[in-house]
Amino acid sequence: MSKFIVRGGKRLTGSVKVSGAKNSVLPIIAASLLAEEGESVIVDAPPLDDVITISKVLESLGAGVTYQNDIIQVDARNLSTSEAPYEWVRKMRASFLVMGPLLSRLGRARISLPGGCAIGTRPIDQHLKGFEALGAEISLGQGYIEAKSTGRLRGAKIYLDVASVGATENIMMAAALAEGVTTIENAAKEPEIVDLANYLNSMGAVVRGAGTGMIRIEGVERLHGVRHHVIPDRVEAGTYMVAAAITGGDVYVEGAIADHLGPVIAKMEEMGVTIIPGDNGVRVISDKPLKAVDVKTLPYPGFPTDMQSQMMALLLRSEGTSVITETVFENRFMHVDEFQLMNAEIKIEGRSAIITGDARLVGAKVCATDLRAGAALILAGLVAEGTTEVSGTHHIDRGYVHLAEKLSGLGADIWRVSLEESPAEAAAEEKLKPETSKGATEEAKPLFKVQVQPSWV
Ligand SMILES: CC(=O)N[C@H]1[C@@H](OP(=O)(O)OP(=O)(O)OC[C@H]2O[C@@H](n3ccc(=O)[nH]c3=O)[C@H](O)[C@@H]2O)O[C@H](CO)[C@@H](O)[C@@H]1O
Ligand SMILES: C=C(OP(=O)(O)O)C(=O)O
Repeated sequence: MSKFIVRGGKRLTGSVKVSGAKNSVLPIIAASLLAEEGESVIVDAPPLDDVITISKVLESLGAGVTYQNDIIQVDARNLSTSEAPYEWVRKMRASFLVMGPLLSRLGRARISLPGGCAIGTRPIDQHLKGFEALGAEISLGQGYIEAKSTGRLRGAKIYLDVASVGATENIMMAAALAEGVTTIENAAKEPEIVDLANYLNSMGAVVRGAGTGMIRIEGVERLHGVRHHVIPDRVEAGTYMVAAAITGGDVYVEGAIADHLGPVIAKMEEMGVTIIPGDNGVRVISDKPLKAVDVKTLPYPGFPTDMQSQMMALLLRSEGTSVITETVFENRFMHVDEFQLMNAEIKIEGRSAIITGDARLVGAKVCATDLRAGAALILAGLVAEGTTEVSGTHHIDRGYVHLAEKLSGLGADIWRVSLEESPAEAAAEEKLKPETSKGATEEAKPLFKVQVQPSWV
């Protein structure tokens, strides 16, 4: 069990480097299953627990996976099974992204129902609707979803009822080896979709229109391994931008792509923060009192739900009352209770949170209820009086590389502690943790060839 300890009151300055995008690297690793020839080399793969989890899913399917120095190599030439086990898939929703590639390549897939952060019900009906349209037969039972096709999948016209990121990605991957043309209407437009399309295209696929609401995929017969650089993580970048703004700091967020952060930049500018996009990053200067603003989360290019809780931390320090409306996930305000432990005044009305600004935040013992909630509590801790202890670090490890080190590099007073714990505490924590961050004995099993960096475990 570990905790982040933050002592508030430090102004952040300097430069911080953004890692590769979690939400790009996960579908890209899954797409590597489509390569029947050659090896896939994925560069700037961030050393995150989620990356380990999806890599283990691939290993369980018979692919060879190695990880070293932010480079993942996948050899998927010989797959041994089309069944992805509960053991790994339950830990992370994105594991379900192996279904499209497996179905397309092997004509069948059996995947455990996915887990993930408890931010909403997160159905997968749109993924399944897409696979069915491509000719797959879907059945459900004993916690597994099975998809089968007789012969190759066949291209189809698919309209998504919601512009789901995961469904768009899964269908794109399934359609890459289908016979004929597939169109996805009301497709998600996130930069990570474009990154996946670029990856598929360099593997030999023909995907057009990614980044727009209409994606066209012309199926090909075979795909091959390639070398690909993952795009920088816009949510990690946005988190450091908020860290700069909340502490009245001056920080260069190296690698941040301003174009991917449009709504975050617009809202921060409205609040009075100066943002200067540079050649390879974004400078954030916060030297004025912050103004209250209203924020509504939406699919890209709207304000990202993955930045909602971090934005709430910032709005707690603004002058006036702000309203955040969460439209993407129905249960993504769990951080509110934790902020309240830090003396925040926030009221929930339906899908909106009403935030009273100018909060005198005080350090407290709080718990990360999901990945971004954890980041937001650390941000609040940066400006709280006294010491904040953030537990639930396994959530944070899913999406942030060396968070304490990066923030302390900017001057923050933050560190991570491993705690001595009673057997009861250890057992409780063990239940909450994903398998990937459980004890060293598990990691030491020769099940998996991924090299784990010491600071990661
Ligand atoms: C690994 C990854 O990339 N995760 C991101 C991805 O998650 P993920 O791909 O799971 O999110 P989706 O875009 O699919 O979900 C958006 C909304 O659509 C709903 N939905 C989704 C699929 C479906 O079949 N039916 C359905 O109703 C969901 O419940 C949710 O309300 O996009 C989310 C929305 O930007 C982000 O918060 C996650 O960080
Ligand atoms: C919700 C998130 O991720 P996932 O879809 O992997 O749970 C996130 O990155 O904030």
